[in-house]
Amino acid sequence: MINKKVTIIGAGNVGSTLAYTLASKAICSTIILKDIRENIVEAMSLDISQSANAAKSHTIVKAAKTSKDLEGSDIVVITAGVPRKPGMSRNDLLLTNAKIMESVILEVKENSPDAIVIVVSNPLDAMVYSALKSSGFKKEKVIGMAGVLDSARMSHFILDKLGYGAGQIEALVMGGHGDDMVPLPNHSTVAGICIDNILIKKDIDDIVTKTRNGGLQIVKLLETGSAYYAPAHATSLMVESILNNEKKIYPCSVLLEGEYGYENIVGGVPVMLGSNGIEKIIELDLTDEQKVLFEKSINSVKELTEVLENNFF
Ligand SMILES: NC(=O)C1=CN([C@@H]2O[C@H](COP(=O)(O)OP(=O)(O)OC[C@H]3O[C@@H](n4cnc5c(N)ncnc54)[C@H](O)[C@@H]3O)[C@@H](O)[C@H]2O)C=CC1
Ligand SMILES: O=C([O-])CC(=O)C(=O)O
Repeated sequence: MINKKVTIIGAGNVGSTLAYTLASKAICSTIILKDIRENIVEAMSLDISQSANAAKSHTIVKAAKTSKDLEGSDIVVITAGVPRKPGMSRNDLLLTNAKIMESVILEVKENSPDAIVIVVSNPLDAMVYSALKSSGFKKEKVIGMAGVLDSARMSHFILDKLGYGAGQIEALVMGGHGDDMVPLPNHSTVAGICIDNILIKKDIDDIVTKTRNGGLQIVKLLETGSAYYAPAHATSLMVESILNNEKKIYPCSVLLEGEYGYENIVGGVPVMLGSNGIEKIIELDLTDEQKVLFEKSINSVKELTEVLENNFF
């Protein structure tokens, strides 16, 4: 157990599941949950604290009463915002969630300016951009969660196709967290064996399509909102790597300043996460085809950030 404080703003499905995951695993000493829905956040905090006590975890879980409760956070995770419903794309959330992001990130800046910020709200890459521009925080300290989730989904679909390899699959997805994200089969392995060696092209193409539609599949089935168990678990891994200075490599959404040939745009790439936040951006040698797909995905993010520039900054 380390003496660290994590604040989660947005105690809805993803935020409360994240708090539960962090508290159950005793990843930090204190969790503060903040939400505009006062009764809900109080209920979630009580329930999760009681579950932590059942698990004999030392993590203390509390609801924030005021913005001052954010003070001294090592990490602030922002899950505040509206989720999509069937018939919507993540991009449809842009202006609604950008307004929420602006108010939340200014609250973070005022009360916990040294925190590392993990953004979860959608559309993810545009929300990372919004958090960066509104706060003026250093790019190393504002990190978007999507690649870990998308890669976990790709692992799931590889397992589904193969029927073996559970727990031994590593997959990698780059690009923006949208319909044109870029799954990388040639960087995806089962027990170290590249999937190109054990699956035929048609099956790999199917895995790529299913990975891209993984979020949508759940939205359609749920009808009321979007996925939260895998998103919360993926976020907890990022929190853990930062708090424990594990320096693990995860695909995360970060501001690119020259990497992969892009400037002033946010996209998902493999990074090293440690106590300073983003400690290294890893530049992979993409194939020509992957470069084209990555460019398309980055251009989709650019369309959204241009709308933000025209409306907010
Ligand atoms: N990056 C990713 O891979 C993923 C992103 N998401 C996104 O995360 C966001 C949250 O999703 P859910 O938890 O399922 O939604 P939810 O509706 O269950 O929870 C959102 C919470 O934010 C709160 N909120 C709204 N404005 C606020 C403010 N100004 N301050 C504090 N709290 C505020 C709401 O009261 C609500 O409790 C959505 O935008 C969703 O699209 C969800 C899953 C994966
Ligand atoms: O699909 C959504 O709207 C939520 C999300 O980003 C995901 O689950 O990948």
